[in-house]
Amino acid sequence: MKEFRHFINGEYTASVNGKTFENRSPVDNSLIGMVHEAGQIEVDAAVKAAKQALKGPWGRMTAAQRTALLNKVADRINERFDEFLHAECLDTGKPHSIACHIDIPRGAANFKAFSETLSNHPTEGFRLDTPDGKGALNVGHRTPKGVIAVISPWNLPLLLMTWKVGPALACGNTVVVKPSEETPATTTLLGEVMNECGVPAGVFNVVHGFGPQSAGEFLTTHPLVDAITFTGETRTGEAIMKAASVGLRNISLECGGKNPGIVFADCDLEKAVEGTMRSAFVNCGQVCLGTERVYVERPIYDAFLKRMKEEVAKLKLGRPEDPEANFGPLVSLEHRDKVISYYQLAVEEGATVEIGGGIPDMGVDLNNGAWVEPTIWTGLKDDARVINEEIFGPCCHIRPFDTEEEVIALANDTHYGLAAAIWTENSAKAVRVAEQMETGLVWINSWFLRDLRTAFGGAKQSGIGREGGVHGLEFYTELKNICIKL
Ligand SMILES: NC(=O)C1=CN([C@@H]2O[C@H](COP(=O)(O)OP(=O)(O)OC[C@H]3O[C@@H](n4cnc5c(N)ncnc54)[C@H](O)[C@@H]3O)[C@@H](O)[C@H]2O)C=CC1
Ligand SMILES: O=C(O)/C=C/C=C(\O)C(=O)O
Repeated sequence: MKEFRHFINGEYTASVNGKTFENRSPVDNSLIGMVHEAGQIEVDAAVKAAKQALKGPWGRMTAAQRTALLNKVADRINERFDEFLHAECLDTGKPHSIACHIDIPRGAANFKAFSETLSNHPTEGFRLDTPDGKGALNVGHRTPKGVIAVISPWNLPLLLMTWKVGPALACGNTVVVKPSEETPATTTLLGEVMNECGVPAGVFNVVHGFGPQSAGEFLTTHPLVDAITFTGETRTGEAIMKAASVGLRNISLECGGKNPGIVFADCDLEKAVEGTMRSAFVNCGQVCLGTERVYVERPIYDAFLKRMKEEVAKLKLGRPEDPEANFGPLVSLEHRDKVISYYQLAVEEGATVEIGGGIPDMGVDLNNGAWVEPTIWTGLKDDARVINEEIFGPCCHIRPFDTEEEVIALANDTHYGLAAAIWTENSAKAVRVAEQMETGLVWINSWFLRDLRTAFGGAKQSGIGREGGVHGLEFYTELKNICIKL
């Protein structure tokens, strides 16, 4: 039986109280292994190890030495690619064909991108005139913030965890990671890589467990944690914000979305269909940037809907290792209950189910897994809950629109503000509409096309702060002004 232990101060450790919980496969509900659940004792040990490591060899390294070490970590993940791939797909059920293009390469790249960007970033400097005529120089000096708590979700486990750990370490911090209880495997495996690469003990720590009254809460309320970075649900973000208010700790929150896709009649129809298919259905719709509301200009509405239905019908559900499969199960039976409750609600709210809408028959071997059908609805009113609440499943609602003003108002009519996708061959219109989106991110004629040097984050209830490229500096470092009187 596989065991997932904490990784504290460079060593794998069990919980003192012996508490464990099950890790089950979403593919068929079989038992993958047992996960140790951290209590206050393990969280305290991990945070103290991280604090101590700031004063050890890690704290004395130059930026160039840290960069070299993090490059080694990236290379080692790539050398152990198949192990990471297998672990990620076992936990999430996602197809190898997707994880080998998105999750694992990005999981490694996150360790390279930031150390390069951050170490090449100039510091600010101002010359001040003084009455004696000699002047003064002001120089911005950045130091690591300290111990960073990383609370990561289950949808892109390695990618989203290293998206935070990469810049945190590049800036010289130490981390304690609490991966999602659903997906402990790749974060645990990363501990081995850290040791193999010679990352000093205590720099990277992992504690397993749940959120409230478990490892998540113990970590975010720990007084020695200097800052908290989180990706997940908006309500959890609020709880973490409350925890961080004690001691005025910094937070970076990347939360939910109810993202619009806007398809103008002058788009390249096939490009728009292909992009919207990916944005609604890749990773079984479990991407915070995913499109759950699609608005299509009336002249092409019927043609677009027809093409989307044809493409959904072609999606191939199957086990992760099936080379033909491009659609896996949801992450857990619990999450499937949530998604299915929205499938039922859509019907109650008056939707026309254009395709899907239920649980597929996957055969005796897989029917215990968390499978759902990819689903398209039409005909819902704009105030329907299905149109306004994040579902985080493989589904979208498609609605026609008539004018640019109308679609901008519809797209912005949400508490969320993470991402939008716009499809049109008229670039002036595309930019005009993009500038009016109340979101942190807009893609024009693309979706999830990522340049890691750019700002990433959400407006409104989709989050607080921006990470990515040099934007991470604001969160992961403390900026001190040094004034030198000449
Ligand atoms: N990337 C995203 O934007 C994600 C959004 N979600 C959304 O959230 C919904 C619920 O999924 P969950 O896994 O329950 O998300 P969640 O937001 O509850 O969990 C994310 C992480 O936060 C931790 N956590 C939960 N409560 C906490 C607390 N009080 N203090 C500290 N840590 C805490 C969890 O253990 C996990 O590691 C999904 O249905 C989906 O709508 C879920 C995962 C990722
Ligand atoms: O590319 C990224 O860094 C992130 C992508 C996806 C999410 O943040 C998410 O689904 O939460």
